[in-house]
Amino acid sequence: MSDKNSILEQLRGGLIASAQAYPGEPMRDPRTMDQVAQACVAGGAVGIRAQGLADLALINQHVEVPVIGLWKDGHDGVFITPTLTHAVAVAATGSQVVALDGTRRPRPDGLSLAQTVQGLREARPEVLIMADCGSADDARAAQDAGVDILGTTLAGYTGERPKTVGPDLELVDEIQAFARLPLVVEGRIHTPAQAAQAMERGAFAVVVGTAITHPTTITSWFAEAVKAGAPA
Ligand SMILES: CC(=O)N[C@H](C=O)[C@@H](O)[C@H](O)[C@H](O)COP(=O)(O)O
Repeated sequence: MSDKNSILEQLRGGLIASAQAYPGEPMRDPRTMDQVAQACVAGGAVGIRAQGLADLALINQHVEVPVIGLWKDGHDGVFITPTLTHAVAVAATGSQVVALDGTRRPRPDGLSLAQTVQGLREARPEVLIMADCGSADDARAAQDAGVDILGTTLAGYTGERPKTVGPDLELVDEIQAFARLPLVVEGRIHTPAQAAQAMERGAFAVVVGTAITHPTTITSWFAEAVKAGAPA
């Protein structure tokens, strides 16, 4: 089995925990994200998804499971590993999978997704490439562009799909109808039941971020529920 196949086999059928803190947040510290990642592995995560070169360098030293690395630059338009330069830098952190924007939108360096994939293959042939897609058309184009893994990461964030409560399972069905590649279901999986549903719909693996690793959001869910339940 090639190294790439063995990475995929490690991820197959499992939970990937995404450990990310956002700019300005108290947990935005590579050591914190590294500890969170290790805690997730202890709980059964078969892979870690994380962002930023410093976080990735540290996490890659300390976890044995495959790491899906990305570099978020900005927050509008194409911001998940937006250019070939970003992708090569992520690969250099030792991450076995590089996640990049897998939409059909213009990229800041003017390269197409296919050119980005080709450039990354030339620079770093050892990494798997995951396309973060926002629609079935994105997924089809990403598959044609030569990526290794499709993800529903950007469903509900690019204007092509509604922002569903919970994962966009309709999109999962649409992509499964033509996908020849592993489909990772990611985005707004907030409960174990939703994670199981995604697997039942044929997901290769699921990524859960917020509901596992973002205490500010989780706390707000509870705070609102408590407030709603309190007698007037
Ligand atoms: C849209 C976007 O920027 N998604 C990011 C991609 O890496 C992360 O902010 C998400 O936390 C991740 O996709 C996991 O999703 P959720 O946190 O909903 O479980």
